[in-house]
Amino acid sequence: MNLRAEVVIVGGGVMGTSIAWHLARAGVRDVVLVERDELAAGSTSRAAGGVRAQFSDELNIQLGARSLEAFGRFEEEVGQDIGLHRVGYLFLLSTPEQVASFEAGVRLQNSLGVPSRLISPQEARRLSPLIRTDGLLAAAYSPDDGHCTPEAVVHGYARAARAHGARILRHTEATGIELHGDTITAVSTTLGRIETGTVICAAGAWSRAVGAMAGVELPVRPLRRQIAVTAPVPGLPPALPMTIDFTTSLYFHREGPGLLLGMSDPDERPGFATDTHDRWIPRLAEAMQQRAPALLELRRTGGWAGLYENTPDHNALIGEASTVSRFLYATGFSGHGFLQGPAVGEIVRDLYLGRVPFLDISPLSAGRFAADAPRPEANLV
Ligand SMILES: NCCCC(=O)O
Repeated sequence: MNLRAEVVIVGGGVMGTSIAWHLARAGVRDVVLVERDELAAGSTSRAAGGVRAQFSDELNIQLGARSLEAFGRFEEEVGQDIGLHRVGYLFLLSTPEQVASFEAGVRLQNSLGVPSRLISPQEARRLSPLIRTDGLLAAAYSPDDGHCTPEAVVHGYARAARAHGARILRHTEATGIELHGDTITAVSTTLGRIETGTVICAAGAWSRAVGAMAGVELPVRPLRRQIAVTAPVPGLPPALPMTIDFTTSLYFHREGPGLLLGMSDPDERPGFATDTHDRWIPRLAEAMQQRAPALLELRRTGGWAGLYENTPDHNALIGEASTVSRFLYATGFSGHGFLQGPAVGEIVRDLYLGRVPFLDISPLSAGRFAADAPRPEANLV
């Protein structure tokens, strides 16, 4: 099959479908999205679903806040219920350094309109009664944050993008990018060749290989992260915030009548493995014992593993390649991508159309590492 498209988006997760919807809704004709599996089958459906604007970097604060607004009007604008719970995010802080860092973050967030604040350990426990306060110095809380259902966001965007004329090709893998000099001429796929002058890489953990097809270096490394879900927890507050122990990285939020919980595992090594294992359980149990011993009593009923798409500074890569004309990318979100999906779709639409985006995103260009200008983010989970 031979196709023609104005733009080919590679990747059918939150970034790809958000970009497709934003472009198609803006009137871009012949938007084609290729996804080698099912929509959201990569990392998006395995995300914890947290949505927040509590970051240390002002770009991340603004990407998060803009996305929170979009999640808030998603049902009305995109036509899909995404199970949004605006229950807040609570970061539990145990050292003077953490408190100082989050104090600075709260000041910056407040200056950008985010209603976060530092609260006492006692107030934190009133919001999140499963925690213990021993050793806690303070917590950072923003009531506007929360969580929602990642695959609902993807399917909402995809359906709405199709309604605006975008074509979404599932089970279609991009296998090559044809260039004439520095100009893109086509994308080869398992379904055939698609003539196009523009490629947008939204391939998440698999972006390095997609970039390499065009000779563009996208420094993304996959890293497995695991999530567990529990049996129903009697008496769980309906508005339980997403609760994160910043020292251990243990986090949990309501998932129906039970909890969804996760934690980083320092023993994980980069790679594409997404099978689950129990090697993280002793560390998880230790973190629970330290910060929320009630969690130890809960029965785990399931879980899954997904991939973070890590960059050297654990921050996103968003921009247009300097060496290949019309190769755009939105990838490397390092664990905070789902929550930035709406804002990034809007920005990539504007980059594509040559408009000035609502935010100058140039500090997140993939060229920042060669220019020795990394952009580290402190509030990582
Ligand atoms: N990355 C898992 C938790 C979501 C978040 O970063 O807010």
